Amino acid sequence: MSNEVLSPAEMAEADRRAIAAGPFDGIGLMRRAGQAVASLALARHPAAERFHVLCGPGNNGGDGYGAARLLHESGAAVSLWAVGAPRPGGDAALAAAECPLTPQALAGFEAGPGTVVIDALYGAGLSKPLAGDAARAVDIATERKLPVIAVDLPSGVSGDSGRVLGCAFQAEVTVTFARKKPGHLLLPGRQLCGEVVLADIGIGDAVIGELRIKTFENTPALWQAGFPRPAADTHKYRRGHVNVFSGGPSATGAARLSALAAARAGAGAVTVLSPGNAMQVNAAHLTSIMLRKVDDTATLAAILDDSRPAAFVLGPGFGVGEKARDFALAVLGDGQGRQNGVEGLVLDADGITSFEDHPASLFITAGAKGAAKLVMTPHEGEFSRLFSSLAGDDSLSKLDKARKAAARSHAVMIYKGADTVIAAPDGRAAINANAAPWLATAGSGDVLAGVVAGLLAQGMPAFEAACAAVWLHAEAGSSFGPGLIAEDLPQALVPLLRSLANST
Ligand SMILES: NC(=O)C1=CN([C@@H]2O[C@H](COP(=O)(O)OP(=O)(O)OC[C@H]3O[C@@H](n4cnc5c(N)ncnc54)[C@H](O)[C@@H]3O)[C@@H](O)[C@H]2O)[C@@H](O)CC1
Ligand SMILES: Nc1ncnc2c1ncn2[C@@H]1O[C@H](COP(=O)(O)OP(=O)(O)O)[C@@H](O)[C@H]1O
Ligand SMILES: [K+]
Repeated sequence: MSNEVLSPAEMAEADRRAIAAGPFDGIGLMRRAGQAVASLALARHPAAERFHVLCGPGNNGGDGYGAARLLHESGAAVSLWAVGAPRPGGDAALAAAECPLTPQALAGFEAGPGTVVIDALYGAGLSKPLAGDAARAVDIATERKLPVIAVDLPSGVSGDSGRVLGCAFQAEVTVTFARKKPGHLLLPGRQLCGEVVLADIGIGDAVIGELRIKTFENTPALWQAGFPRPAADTHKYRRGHVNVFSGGPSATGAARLSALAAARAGAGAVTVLSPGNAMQVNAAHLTSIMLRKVDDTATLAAILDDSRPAAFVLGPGFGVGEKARDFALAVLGDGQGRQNGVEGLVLDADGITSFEDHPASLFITAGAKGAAKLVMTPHEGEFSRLFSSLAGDDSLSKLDKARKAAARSHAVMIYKGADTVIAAPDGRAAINANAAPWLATAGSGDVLAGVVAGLLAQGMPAFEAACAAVWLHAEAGSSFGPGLIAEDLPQALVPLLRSLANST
């Protein structure tokens, strides 16, 4: 699988192992990195007036010296600008020695129109905010709107978190090596990278495999093999039953959106569980989706006793309070590890907020032996209600926060946003990168919750179901594009589901 995402520390370890395993030594890998950058620069900008190659003191600079040499040998006009000298005897010093161009001090950097910047200042080793000559170079490239090709990462972008330290280049394309890093996928890093091109520099899949990476880009390769397909002799209840709790008479639409999405995602039967006083309004708007009155935990207990596979959605439009807590804890098994057909609970929106002052009861119940699987779908505001200490910790990336929250709560976390992160209590995590801002529309989250439940009810494991739902939801939003409202999303899933079904 090439969708593993490596932290800069894991990448450095892969680098060490690749050098030990051969066939390339450190300078060999670096030469190949320089070659990948130079070929891409020539292919993208064959008519460039000049390439300005900016080299830092570390191995990122080493890649730059290699690229500058090859561009020069190809006949292109190249200016080399350096800050700090490479460590004597290191690979970058070797690469600098192989480069016939004399570097000028970055302090004097100037670049005219028609020229292209190759940013090899800092990559995985960025350790402090960009300042001084490097920051000035960023300003020049930005003001003159020069195309920037970033080596490994745009200087200033943290490979771990995607955050900007000081300031950063806006690249048109970033050439990175072996595998992506979190900073290529998390915002704002993803945007500053421009297009990300992965270059194979000779670090083999076997080396990556040894590292037992637990972070992935969320692509179908991660979950497609387990995507539910109905058996020829199935029937509707074997395909899974989704129950969506509805709010009161003036807040029922969100539950119906979730219900419709669950049905589109393949659940064989979907029921809206409605308070008595909202039965009429729900009944007036439902056709294939069933309706059942649930006002208290006693009635809910009868539904939970059903041994057929089922998943629940609690939160959209539900209202905040004790009833939400009681229902959620009952679905999870009230700490008793009930052996029934409940596959899982998707806790969204008001369902999450209801536990703001009672997080321990939720986390303990979700962690009890045999409890139904819990998937939570907080956006940033909801996340900070349940995990305020994690939310406020600036030393943590969004990936770290989601992972720690999953471990603490025994839940699969879908930490939403333009760079949604999905994390499992066992440490696996995926970063989603196919969303588009059209998804920022009321009710879009309700649809996502329904898709997760639809997949859970069909027996898909919780982490895979969450990843698949996030990807499908994002792809539906991106493919629909302008004009999208939440009601469009369930229908927009259909062509995606068809192509998934056809691709295996
Ligand atoms: N790990 C790998 O697999 C490979 C890595 N390569 C390159 O090596 C890079 C990593 O090299 P390094 O670990 O040497 O790290 P970098 O070259 O990214 O940066 C490290 C150097 O820059 C200094 N520095 C960092 N941030 C600074 C700032 N804001 N202001 C001033 N100085 C700063 C550090 O003190 C250190 O001297 C990768 O990004 C990649 O480009 C390639 O050569 C190919 C193989
Ligand atoms: N700028 C954006 N780009 C991509 N996806 C986004 C963006 N903003 C929001 N989303 C996605 O849209 C959905 C919104 O969910 P949510 O905030 O719960 O809205 P609602 O409660 O109105 O349904 C989430 O899946 C989120 O990841
Ligand atoms: K760089």
